[in-house]
Amino acid sequence: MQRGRRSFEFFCRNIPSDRVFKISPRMAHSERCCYKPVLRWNARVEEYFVKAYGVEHFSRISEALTRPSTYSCIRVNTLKATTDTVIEKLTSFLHEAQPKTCDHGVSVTEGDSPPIVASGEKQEEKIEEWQHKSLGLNNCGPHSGLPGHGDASLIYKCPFPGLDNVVFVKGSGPHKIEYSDTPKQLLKEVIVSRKCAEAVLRGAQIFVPGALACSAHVEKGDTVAVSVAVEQPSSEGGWNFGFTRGTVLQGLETDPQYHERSGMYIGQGTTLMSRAGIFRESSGVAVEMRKRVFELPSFNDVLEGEIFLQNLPSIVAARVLDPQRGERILDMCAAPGGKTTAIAILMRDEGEVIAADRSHNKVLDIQKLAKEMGLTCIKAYKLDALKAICRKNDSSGSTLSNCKNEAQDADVPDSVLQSSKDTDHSLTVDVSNHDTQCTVNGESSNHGTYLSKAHDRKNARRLKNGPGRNHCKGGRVESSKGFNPNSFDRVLLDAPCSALGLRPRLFAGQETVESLRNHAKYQRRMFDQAVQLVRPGGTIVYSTCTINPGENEALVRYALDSYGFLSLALQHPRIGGPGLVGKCDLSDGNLVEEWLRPGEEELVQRFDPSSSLDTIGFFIANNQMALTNFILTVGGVTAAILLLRSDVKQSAAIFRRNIRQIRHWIEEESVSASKAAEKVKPKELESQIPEKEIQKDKH
Ligand SMILES: C[S@@+](CC[C@H](N)C(=O)[O-])C[C@H]1O[C@@H](n2cnc3c(N)ncnc32)[C@H](O)[C@@H]1O
Repeated sequence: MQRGRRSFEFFCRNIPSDRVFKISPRMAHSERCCYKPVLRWNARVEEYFVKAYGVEHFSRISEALTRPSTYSCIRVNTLKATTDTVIEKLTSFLHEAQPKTCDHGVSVTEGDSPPIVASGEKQEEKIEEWQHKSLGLNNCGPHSGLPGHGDASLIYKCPFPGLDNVVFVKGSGPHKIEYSDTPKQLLKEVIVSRKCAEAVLRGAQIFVPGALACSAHVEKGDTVAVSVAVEQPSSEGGWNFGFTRGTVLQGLETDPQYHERSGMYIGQGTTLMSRAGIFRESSGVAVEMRKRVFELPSFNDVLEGEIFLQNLPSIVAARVLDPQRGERILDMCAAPGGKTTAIAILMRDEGEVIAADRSHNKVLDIQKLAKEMGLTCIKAYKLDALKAICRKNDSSGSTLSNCKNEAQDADVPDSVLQSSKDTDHSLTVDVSNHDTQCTVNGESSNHGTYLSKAHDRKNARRLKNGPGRNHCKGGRVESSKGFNPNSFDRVLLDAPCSALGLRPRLFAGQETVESLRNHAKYQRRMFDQAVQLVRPGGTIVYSTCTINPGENEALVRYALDSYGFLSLALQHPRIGGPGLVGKCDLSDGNLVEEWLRPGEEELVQRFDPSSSLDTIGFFIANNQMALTNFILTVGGVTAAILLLRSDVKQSAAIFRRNIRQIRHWIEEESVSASKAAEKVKPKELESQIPEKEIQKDKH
């Protein structure tokens, strides 16, 4: 009792007084409503975000993150279907499949058109006004009655210009869920883990490993109230659930977890196993959900190949890349292939989309999705994006033909120098053949790469021991040893990130200031590779699904400051908000970070989960580099896009000068590759480049 009470007080501490859930005896057992989880953050991360967004705004973001979007976004494969036919088919599917259990009362409408906003007008305000009027987004206050009763799920053609292949399916919630008049001592309950609950809120069922605690005497077929256990601060300073798996819930105020469950109910379900089964079995569905606090129609296995469920900002990011038929595009971190397939469809399946991911099984997922969607222009490879540029190992002696040794002045980025040290590779790259790429165990293995000794040893091990655990999914995946610099028309870097924009999220305490900084470092190294891979005049889009400015605006700052030939440019479509201007330093002085400068904020788009667009957090930036358009997309549901422009000739000169200088330090002064890379300051070098070198370049 004592413990439970303390936890409840802790839980209430951060809730505004008007939102504190007062437990009345009736409410406590017959109505599990008021879904009001409070997102917990690491204290320093919270301080950092409060500095970035302000207290009020961050609190709104934090709250929005705990809820799923109130609508689903479906991208139509326009090579197989039209948006109108998909709307028709989905509508009849919903009518046929869910008339009684869910009673979504689907109606089909194209909705009012969104405001066409002339440049200079207050786009955000107009769109917001329209959304409230037309889509009803964010009008998700508590509804009375059971979910699905009287609520209309509307299917809309997305009305934003440039997104006519997108369909919105509106859901509803949070709903109040009633539990009849079951006396509280008879009410049966299941508590699930936080991760399981996040999946349930997105439409999943409860699988055995997700169930943590359960009332006594639960039998198969029982109706149970489902709540979620979220990590709590532990006395040792970490986080834990505060109880062990298999705990018996008593459903009474004397139950230690009883008060913590208020505001944490996510729905009601039917058990498919007894209590004993739930904690004995290792797999299977433990509880089938019947009612959820948020209802979104599920389209699992519906119109396979014709539609793809995707976040709106992700769809926007692929559009901003603006891929054209016949082009050669690289998607550097591609799995599961959502943006890859969007790109291929925009190209009408004409050209080449190289989809790379470092995970073997995820590459299989990309292949599967491409096949399902009938896309033949996608080639998927296993590749570490940090080593995406084809290099040559002088020492191995097993060099393949196409990676020539002649590119003395090639545009090798610092990160390649860094990784060349790590992998003991030389700096030589091939800039001569844009069509080649270097693969290892696939059919292109004779296409110009070198094989290191480490690789030889790995292959020998494979021959002896078989494919290893990475191949557990079966299927064949080609590994790539990287691509030649300047060999892509456009590059998408949808970088791995802290994912702090993804919704619903019920806990964020695992991210520390240090872990956020590490994500940013990782992304910068990938970005360095992307800059090298895109051809002069090409385009790069960088994107993440996080609200962390360190992975968004600070990366843009890094890009602009490190590569003087990059500049920001406008994005189409642009439905997100502006980026963050300014800088941040934490109270202990350990984190000093610069974001955008005035004038740059409107050239990125940031999707804010608390805005009326009701998306995940996402950020997109669109950059152009000396003859290269570089589009940077950051943030899952908050998106920002950068477009950087620069003088091509000058950038080439800067690169050459950098490389010569680095070579000199390494070869003549025996400075390590990483130290040499650190010494390079592109901006300084830029001002030192004699005009005659720039002129020379022009010829
Ligand atoms: C944000 S997800 C990409 C989502 C994808 N673009 C889409 O729209 O479906 C990031 C991906 O990066 C991959 N990844 C992480 N580190 C990587 C690396 N060093 N090289 C290549 N891929 C990496 C992960 O496996 C993950 O699939």
